[in-house]
Amino acid sequence: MTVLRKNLIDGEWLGEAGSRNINPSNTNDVVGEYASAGPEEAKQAIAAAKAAFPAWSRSGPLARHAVLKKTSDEIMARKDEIGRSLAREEGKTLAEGVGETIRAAQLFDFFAGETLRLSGEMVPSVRPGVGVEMTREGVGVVGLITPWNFPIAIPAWKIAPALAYGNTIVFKPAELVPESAWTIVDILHRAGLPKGVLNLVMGKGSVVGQAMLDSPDINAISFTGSVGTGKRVAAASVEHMRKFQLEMGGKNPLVVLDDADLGTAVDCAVNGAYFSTGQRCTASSRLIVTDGIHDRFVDAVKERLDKLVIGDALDAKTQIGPVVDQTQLKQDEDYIAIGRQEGAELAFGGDRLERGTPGFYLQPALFVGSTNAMRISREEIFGPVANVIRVKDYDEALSVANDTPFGLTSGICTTSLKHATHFKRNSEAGMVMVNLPTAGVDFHVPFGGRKGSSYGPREQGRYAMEFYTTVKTAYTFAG
Ligand SMILES: NC(=O)C1=CN([C@@H]2O[C@H](COP(=O)(O)OP(=O)(O)OC[C@H]3O[C@@H](n4cnc5c(N)ncnc54)[C@H](OP(=O)(O)O)[C@@H]3O)[C@@H](O)[C@H]2O)C=CC1
Ligand SMILES: O=C(O)CCC(=O)C(=O)O
Repeated sequence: MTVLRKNLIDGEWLGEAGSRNINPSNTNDVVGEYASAGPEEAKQAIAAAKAAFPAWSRSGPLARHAVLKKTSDEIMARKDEIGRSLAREEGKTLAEGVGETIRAAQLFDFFAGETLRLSGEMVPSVRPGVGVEMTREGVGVVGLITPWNFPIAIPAWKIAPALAYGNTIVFKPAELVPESAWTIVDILHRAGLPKGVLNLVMGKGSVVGQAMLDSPDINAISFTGSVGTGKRVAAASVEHMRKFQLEMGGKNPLVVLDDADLGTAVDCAVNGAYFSTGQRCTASSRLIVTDGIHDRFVDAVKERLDKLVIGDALDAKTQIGPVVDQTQLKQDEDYIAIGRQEGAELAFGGDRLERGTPGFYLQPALFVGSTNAMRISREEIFGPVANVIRVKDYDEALSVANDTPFGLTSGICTTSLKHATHFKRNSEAGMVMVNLPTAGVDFHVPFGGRKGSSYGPREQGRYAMEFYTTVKTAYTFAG
């Protein structure tokens, strides 16, 4: 029997059954039933967050620290159970689900610490006898709109700093993955958050998300998802003169040079392009490889792909789980067809796979003979699909790597200090990796990109303060 998970509005669990959550590894498995908020519930949640802001923004660091630390501790204590449920609803593997859950616990722990490190500055004014204080305050009601591909880590890296810096929240998770979102809110609620400080509105983006965008009472919106929706968030936010932060797509390059260690390069490519079923905005979807290592690299990647275990996310042996749903699967297959039509050669995979259960299984696909002008090189596919672009040398590799509308992550595999150093300086990406996969980042340092990938201040680490606070400059004449 499935339990109905409700929305949390002004400290009360409310709502009737509206949507069902389906396991992408086995579409006969219903993970749960969830309330679906509409515009009215969104309005109530925003009003509750607005009413709760004055008291929460003045609560001391200890009150905030207590809630965040308790939340971190409970998530960590329940990591296997929550990680399994995450794998069941999103389709990433058990190891990835548990790893992401641990990351969420670490994020809450980090921002619990931040509550005790809040600081300001005091300087003498240019006018004698006057003092100037610079402090940071919470922005107000923040709207958090999250995607399906990191069902617990992305909510955690938005909710934890929002609370730590004294904001109140209206949180809208992706409809595909409500269980992880509900779990994190339930833990925070029981950890002692005052009513109205955190409100959960599960429901359709086009309905409840749009109601958030249209509200004059949301002071800031942090969004992660597609470029199209990101642009809507931006336009609506400008209309309401509110702060906004966007984390969108990527078309991340992994450069492999002739002098790379082949094993390292293959590890980076396979992990970066295909783990989490390629459903990461940080995925290495363009593999830019110099002439001298190209054939050995392609053969070794194909060999590794052939050995990968693709199957039910809840089977501990699985290394690549299913695609998240039918819509994403169709997008992946459409791009595989587009790549072939464009003249790239499908060197491995790309077929639907049958497993013991009805699920969205797709064999990882590797294209060779592609150019950077092809659509498969320019548009985010968001699945287990990557293409190799052959180049003659480092200079051409760098130029191809930077020739993209996106700029989230980039990577280089090389044993040359000169090339690694030059690439770190000249790559037009927000995050650059040397001899590491482009995906899989630390929780305590800034996350974000350039160009069409991101907009606004960075997320995570101490840099998160920039978005979730506003600066006040106060002058005092003491006589
Ligand atoms: N950068 C990243 O990390 C991600 C990138 N993507 C990219 O986006 C593509 C499509 O994925 P998709 O899930 O449709 O992405 P969306 O941008 O539609 O979804 C992201 C979030 O925005 C919400 N949303 C949708 N429409 C609106 C709206 N009008 N107003 C406010 N909020 C809204 C969604 O709600 P709901 O889903 O509940 O309707 C979800 O919570 C993927 O194939 C991939 O290329 C997707 C996810 C993450
Ligand atoms: O690669 C990571 O660790 C994070 C990726 C991410 O945030 C995303 O895909 O949305």
